[in-house]
Amino acid sequence: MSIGDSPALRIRGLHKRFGDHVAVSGLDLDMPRGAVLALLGPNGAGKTTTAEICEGFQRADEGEVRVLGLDPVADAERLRPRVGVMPQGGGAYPGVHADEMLDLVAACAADPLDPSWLLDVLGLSGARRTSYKRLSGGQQQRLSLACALVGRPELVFLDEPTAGMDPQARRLVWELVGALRRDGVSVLLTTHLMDEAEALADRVLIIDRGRAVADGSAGELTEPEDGKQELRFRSQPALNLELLLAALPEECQADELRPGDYVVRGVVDPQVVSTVTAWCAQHGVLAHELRVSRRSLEDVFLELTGRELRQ
Ligand SMILES: Nc1ncnc2c1ncn2[C@@H]1O[C@H](COP(=O)(O)OP(=O)(O)OP(=O)(O)O)[C@@H](O)[C@H]1O
Repeated sequence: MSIGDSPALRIRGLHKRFGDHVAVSGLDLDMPRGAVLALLGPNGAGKTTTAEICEGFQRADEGEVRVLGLDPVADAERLRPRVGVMPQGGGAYPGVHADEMLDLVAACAADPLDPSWLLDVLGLSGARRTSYKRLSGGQQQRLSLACALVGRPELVFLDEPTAGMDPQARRLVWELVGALRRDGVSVLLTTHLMDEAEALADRVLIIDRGRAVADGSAGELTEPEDGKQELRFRSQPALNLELLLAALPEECQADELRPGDYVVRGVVDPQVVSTVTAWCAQHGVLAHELRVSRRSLEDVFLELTGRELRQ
């Protein structure tokens, strides 16, 4: 395979330790050209470490990493003009003005986008003469995204790109990622937002404790197992679910996920729906937002990575 045909990313058996702490443990990852891949995982799962190894900012202890067919450390010079990076939390010299920073990055690219057009697209025209430290958190994020995109990269790393952004800015970033995909740019996105992964990514890789625990499209990952679906509804908190369970087929489960938020899991056929609504009527319970659906990506994520808080 020539370098031109090579995938955006190919990782085999990646290991990375910090002292005694294992951050990445035997990770494999394949990302074709033009794909948007979301890396999901709890805090400390190894997402940023993996991305930084691909970006050439950290060295792997073991394993093979190929970025656009090249080695991110040995071929760093060749990769730099082809790859855009939006790091977690951004970062810049505090006194630099927004336009100076973007101009500086643009000057390093062979065929940059017009920086003032990009500032405009990202809603930063009014802040072009504002120093980095005086930009709001969301504006700093947008400037960081502009810096990642100004060189017309073939592959972009976006580490929690919408963290701390207001809904308008988040929507703008989503639209931009959609535009990148339409232009055939490959995007590796790390995020904690399930709706972001579902909306943007062709593929989702869930990692936990440095290992891949699931890989597929959001649709594949949330596919009901053995025809099992969920019936969800909202009502007053603390319904007596023992009574509801007694009316349902034995293999069904019923849980209160959050106060007043109920789920019945199992083979949810028309009979089960009718039993639940009849039970509600009998007990004077008004069920709101009753719907039969597949598991959400968040459910799959919590099933795979557990519900306990990570240290
Ligand atoms: N430079 C470092 N020195 C020591 N430990 C580190 C370093 N960088 C990361 N780690 C540790 O490696 C593990 C993986 O960190 P990483 O930042 O890759 O996780 P993450 O999945 O990106 O987490 P988050 O969602 O919180 O950003 C964590 O336990 C972290 O504390």
